[in-house]
Amino acid sequence: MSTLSVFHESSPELPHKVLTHAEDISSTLAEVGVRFERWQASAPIKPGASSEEVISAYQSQIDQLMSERGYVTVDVVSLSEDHPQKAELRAKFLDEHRHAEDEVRFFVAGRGLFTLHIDDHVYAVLCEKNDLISVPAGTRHWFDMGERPHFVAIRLFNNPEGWVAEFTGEDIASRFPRIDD
Ligand SMILES: CSCCC(=O)/C(O)=C/O
Ligand SMILES: [Fe+2]
Ligand code: NI
Repeated sequence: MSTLSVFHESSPELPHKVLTHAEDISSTLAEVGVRFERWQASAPIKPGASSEEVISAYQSQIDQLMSERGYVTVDVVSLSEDHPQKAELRAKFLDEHRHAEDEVRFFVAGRGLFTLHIDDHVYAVLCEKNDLISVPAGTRHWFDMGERPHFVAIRLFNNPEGWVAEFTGEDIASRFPRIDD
């Protein structure tokens, strides 16, 4: 179940709001400029599927997003728990960072935990299959796929180079809950 937990940045042990209805998650995140929508990920894709397979199965949704917002690059992160580099891949996203462009992710299988640091609040968004999230450029955030990753996310970029991150050097991510696996 997709879940949003909202914390004060100084209270990682206790969220002051926990939401599980998609409409509530969307409206709460919209207040801070984050887009969260339920789309239909109806093609049967399994974590570990190739990028080509995923892109071809979801070409119409990708085209829609690209034409709507002018994204120029698409790629796929598709990981299952038997991936030999799962620990390194998990570590890559675990520290607080930001991007110079929106972070647009469409989950077509499995789940992952995005945590957003906006002003003095922290928004932990457990994204699942069917969820589309777009985090505005410049937002501090991190992502946890867990010790046993199991997800497929389509990523869209304005930047022809694809994924580029600037790490903040802060250790806030280590104080907040990771994905429960
Ligand atoms: C869910 S896709 C992999 C994570 C990612 O691209 C990112 O930027 C996390 O912050
Ligand atoms: Fe990111
Ligand atoms: Ni608050």
